[in-house]
Amino acid sequence: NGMFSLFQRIKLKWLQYRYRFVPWIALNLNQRSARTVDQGHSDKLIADHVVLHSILGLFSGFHQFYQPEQKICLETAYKALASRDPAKIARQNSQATGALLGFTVERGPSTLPQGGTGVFVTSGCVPKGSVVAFYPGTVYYPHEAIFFQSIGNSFIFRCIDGVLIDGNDRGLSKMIFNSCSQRDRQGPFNVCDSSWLTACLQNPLAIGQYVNNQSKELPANVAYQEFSVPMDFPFHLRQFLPNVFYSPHSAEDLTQRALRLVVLVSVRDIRVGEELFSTYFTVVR
Ligand SMILES: C[S@@+](CC[C@H](N)C(=O)[O-])C[C@H]1O[C@@H](n2cnc3c(N)ncnc32)[C@H](O)[C@@H]1O
Repeated sequence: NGMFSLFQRIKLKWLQYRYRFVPWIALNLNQRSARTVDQGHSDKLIADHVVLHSILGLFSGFHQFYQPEQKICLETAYKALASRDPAKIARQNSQATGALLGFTVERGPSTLPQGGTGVFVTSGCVPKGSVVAFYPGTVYYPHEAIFFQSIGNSFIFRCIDGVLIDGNDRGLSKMIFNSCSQRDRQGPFNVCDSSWLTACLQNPLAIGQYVNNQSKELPANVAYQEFSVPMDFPFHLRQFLPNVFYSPHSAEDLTQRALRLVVLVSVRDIRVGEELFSTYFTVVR
């Protein structure tokens, strides 16, 4: 019947849909110049091992301010968790980022009219091919229900294989991230970072969801790169990963499902004061 074929047509359109953000955002933006990527070519600007090396270096830098909690007794770990000062951690980790990477990024009013909040290089210089930011959020498989979270939500990022990441730091999306993060916590040890939902960021690079789309005058200086967290990623550094699975995992999943990360990588050197722009419309050929 008519209803069924309409549904089939919508489904087909959705399966063919190749842009980075979900369609209702595409409708909002006037300039939709796309970046094209060849199929099979996984859209990588830098090699996976370079991303991993960069993340490990950064997170180890954050971690030097803590005790290696997994080696201390549970009681001490719970006490440490209860007495954490989020504002102090945010300050220290921001300094650590500057010292380790040679630059810092922060949010601020976009240089674009009606651009809302954007992301800027606030100190140092970003060399081409660096991990500049993370796209935080809840990770949904293509078959999982995201309808209510997606209403009026301009922060849903679409991976090449249809996995969605909800990077909205408000409302229902925020509640869902927090509850998934609590669900996955291993006693006193967090296995992801939910501080991007607050004013005190533990991982100061977890603001990639605020990067605006490029325009003719201001072409993209960063691009999204998808990354799978290896199974042997150090447990004590997982507390800085700003992503969590929406669905709970079974025991065997823990060893089979690699957490999806999306990082933003600089496509050229970026100087202090510049705003970051990406391409919302990456098309996979
Ligand atoms: C992922 S959010 C980016 C953060 C957003 N600027 C904010 O303040 O919440 C996507 C939304 O940002 C706005 N945006 C992004 N790029 C833009 C551009 N080039 N011009 C105007 N608005 C833009 C649009 O409203 C879009 O729906």
